[in-house]
Amino acid sequence: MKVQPHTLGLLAAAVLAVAVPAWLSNEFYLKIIFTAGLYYLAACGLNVLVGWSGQKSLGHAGLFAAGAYTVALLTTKGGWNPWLALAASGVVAGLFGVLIALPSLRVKGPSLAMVTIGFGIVVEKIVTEWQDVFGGQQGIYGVVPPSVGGHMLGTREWAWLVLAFAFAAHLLLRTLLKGKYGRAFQAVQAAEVAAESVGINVYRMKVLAFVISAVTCGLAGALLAQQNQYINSDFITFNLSIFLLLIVLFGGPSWYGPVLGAIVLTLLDAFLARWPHLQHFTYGALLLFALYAMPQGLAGALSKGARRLWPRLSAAAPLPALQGGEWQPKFVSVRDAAGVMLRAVGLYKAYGGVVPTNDVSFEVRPGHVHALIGPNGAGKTTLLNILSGVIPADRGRIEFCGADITQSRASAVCALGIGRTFQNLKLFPHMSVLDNVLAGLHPHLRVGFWASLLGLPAALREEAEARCEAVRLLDFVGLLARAGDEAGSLPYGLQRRLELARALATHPRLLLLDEPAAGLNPQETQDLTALIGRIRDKGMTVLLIEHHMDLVMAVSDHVLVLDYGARIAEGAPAEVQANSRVIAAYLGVDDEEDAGPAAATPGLRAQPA
Ligand SMILES: Nc1ncnc2c1ncn2[C@@H]1O[C@H](COP(=O)(O)OP(=O)(O)OP(=O)(O)O)[C@@H](O)[C@H]1O
Repeated sequence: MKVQPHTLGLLAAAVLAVAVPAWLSNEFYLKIIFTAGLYYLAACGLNVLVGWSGQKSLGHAGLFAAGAYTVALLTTKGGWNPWLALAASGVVAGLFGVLIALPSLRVKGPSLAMVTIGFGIVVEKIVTEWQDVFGGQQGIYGVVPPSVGGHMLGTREWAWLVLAFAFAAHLLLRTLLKGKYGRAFQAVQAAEVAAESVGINVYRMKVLAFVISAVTCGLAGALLAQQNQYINSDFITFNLSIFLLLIVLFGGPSWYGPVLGAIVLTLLDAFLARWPHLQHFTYGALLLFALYAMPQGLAGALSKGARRLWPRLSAAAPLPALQGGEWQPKFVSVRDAAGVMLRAVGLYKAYGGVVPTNDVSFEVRPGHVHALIGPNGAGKTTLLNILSGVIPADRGRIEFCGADITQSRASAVCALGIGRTFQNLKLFPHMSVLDNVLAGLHPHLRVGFWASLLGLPAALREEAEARCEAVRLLDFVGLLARAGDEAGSLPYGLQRRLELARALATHPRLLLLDEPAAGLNPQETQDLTALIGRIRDKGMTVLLIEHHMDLVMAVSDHVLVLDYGARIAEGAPAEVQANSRVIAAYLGVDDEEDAGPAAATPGLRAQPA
């Protein structure tokens, strides 16, 4: 059996974690190991928030405080068992994580960072000023530390305990992030709209990332309070929030980044303790250096160097064997089956004086390919965005397979069976081609958080099945050979195919394609036309926006024409092509009478530029 480098690294680290504290007798060095372990514990969760889901927080000292004061109050005033109090501190910090996550629904980037600063300051003020409960500057003495069989832990045992927590957190988070949750966090970071459109509930993922970071931070705070048997407001400073963020940014948003960050910065912190006035300057300089010179942090820079030296390290994980024949859509519609798949009634959307969707009604029939055409700015993309839940309509109603989806958010619409692509590509560019397709399968992976965290057999089995399906889908669209490549590194035409594959992975009953041929050369357009034809032949229902009339005429059964947000024609392709209102709209003339024959209309006859 081939042992993975990560497993070897973990074994080596575990041996060192046991042996080094056993060998050391110097209390100061043991304390440094304890502190590095503690900072890693706090930072590994923060890495999920910052490195994986792309959100910044400058208020995690507040969550550290939540854990520390919970354990302090429960053991001193509540008389709780210290182990139970330690567990409770993680839960309480997690609840505070939900609180700090609430603003992420409305704000992101620097604004979110400002809100988290506010949270940190409020917590700092509460524990400083509310003396009756938190003891203010004097703090809380007599915090009860955990003991094993009545034996109080010494400095060496504390180092082991914290390293055990750090190891457990590392293993659990690695297991969690290797599967659907890791992909969902990365997708949220890369493109929120695209993440929603593949069925990922962006807000839920953001809250989860905050909660994970809060739990590890809270546990770190609780362990510190228990080891010191004391906590006061001096521990809970803005500097601590900066320091924790620095560990992640300096170390780098990867598996090993926070490990390196915690070790290097703890050593530096201990070294600079003699010159406290230099500490802030050094951290500021390091942060700037990390952001400018090492965008992927120390771990990123080292791994880049290692990959140059040993190219075999860059080899992608092996793919599962292609099996089970050609990919088939999960939901196929019998052509001309009775009923309507989607019914839009009186849809209306206005942006100030611009009305891109003006009382539009139409139906999509199962098993058919519908094309949505119209001049630039006619409102096609807006209509597609309304149908897919990306933007809400001001008025009107949408029914899909009998359900009212008018007010549904994009992730719910996707889960019900509407998959889509975007006019301006919205891939997850730093994820692999395979992971982009796996992200599309997200709404159909049923295994929950705990099974994924613990790596239970059900989660592993589901992940293996998903990988097999993704491989078949990549083979279907002709991208299997590029499965391990970064999506953003593919040529443009292949990126379009990948986005189509990702949309197919969501198991759509209805596939919405927004200008799939935009930017493609004639050969690529021809290949794409053939691919859409194959998808149609498999019984999939498609609604397609396209300017390339050759493609529209080749694949569609019905054509709906919009102009100035309103429906101006609908029918079979040939009928629409000859419709004088349509010709007039494409020529940009107001009067139908002025319009010439269809043959004179470039947009209707052939591809526009
Ligand atoms: N968020 C918005 N705010 C203001 N105006 C908008 C917004 N989104 C779209 N519009 C306007 O609505 C109109 C229709 O835009 P839309 O992108 O839906 O047209 P389209 O038919 O898809 O155009 P194209 O073929 O060029 O992609 C345009 O005038 C556009 O500027």
